[in-house]
Amino acid sequence: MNESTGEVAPEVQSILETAADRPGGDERVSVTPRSLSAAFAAAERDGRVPVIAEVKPTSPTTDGETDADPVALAKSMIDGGAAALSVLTEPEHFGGSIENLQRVREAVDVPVLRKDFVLREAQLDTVESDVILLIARFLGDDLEPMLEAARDRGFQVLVEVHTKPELDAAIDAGADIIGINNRDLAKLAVDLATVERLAPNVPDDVTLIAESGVSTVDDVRRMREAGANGLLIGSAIMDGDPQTNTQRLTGAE
Ligand SMILES: O=C(O)c1ccccc1NCC(=O)[C@H](O)[C@H](O)COP(=O)(O)O
Repeated sequence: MNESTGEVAPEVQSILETAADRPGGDERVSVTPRSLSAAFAAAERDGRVPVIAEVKPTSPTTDGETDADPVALAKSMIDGGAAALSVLTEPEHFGGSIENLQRVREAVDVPVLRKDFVLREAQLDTVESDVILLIARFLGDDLEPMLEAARDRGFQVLVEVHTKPELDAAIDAGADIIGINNRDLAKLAVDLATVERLAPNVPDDVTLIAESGVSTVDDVRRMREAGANGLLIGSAIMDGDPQTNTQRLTGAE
C-alpha cells in the first residue's frame, strides 16, 4: 500500500489489507474497450442522464446482502436506461466477484467498469473490463505509472479523487476521466457538496463523474448543475426495483 493513504475508516483499512493480499492475473490482459464517451453521448442524445449503474451486492455501509443474479440486475438497469454498468469485484466487503463481472460483460453491450481496490500492476491483469477504477488516495506516487500501465492494456481509466490535492494529482498524471467521490473514505460520510466544491477545478476536456450518495432526482440535477458529465450510482439503484430506480434517475432532466 502506498504511503499517501493517510487515515481511513477501519472498514476501509480492512478493505485495503485484503486488497494488498489479493493476487494478480497470470497473463497480461489486452482489452478492446467499449467507449464510455460514446455511451454517454448516446444517452444524452436520447435525453437520458448518463448513469453508470452499479451492481453492488453489499457494502460496509449497507445492511444485508442481495443474492439476486448479477446478470438479471444488470439487464434491468439497462432496461431502465443506464448508459454503462459498474460491477464490484471486491469479494470480502462488497460481495463482488470476478465471475460476476465476466458474466455481466458477456451479457450486455454497454461499457462495464471494474469496481475494486487495485493497488499493483499485476492486479490489472485479473480480468478484462472496459473501464477500470484507480483511486488516487491509495496509489499516491504510483498513480501515473498505474494509469499508463492500465492504458497500455487498453483500459479506459476512471481516476477517483476526493480532495483538491488528489484532483491535482489526477490531472497531472493525465487522467481524462475523473470521478469525484462524495464519500469521504476517512469517515465514510457522504456530502454532495464535495462535487460542487471540486468540479470548477476540473478541465473542460476531462469527463467528470459524480460518485456516491446520489439518491434522488434532485441529487441528480444537483450533480449535473455542478458540472458532472455522468453519475456513478449504486445503493439508490440496488435498493428496491433496479429498473424503476434507474428509470427515475436517468429521467431526471
Ligand atoms: O459504499 C460503501 O459503503 C463504501 C465503503 C467504503 C469504501 C467504498 C465504498 N463504496 C464504493 C463506491 O465507490 C460506491 O459503491 C459507488 O460510488 C456508488 O456509491 P453509492 O451510490 O453511494 O452506493
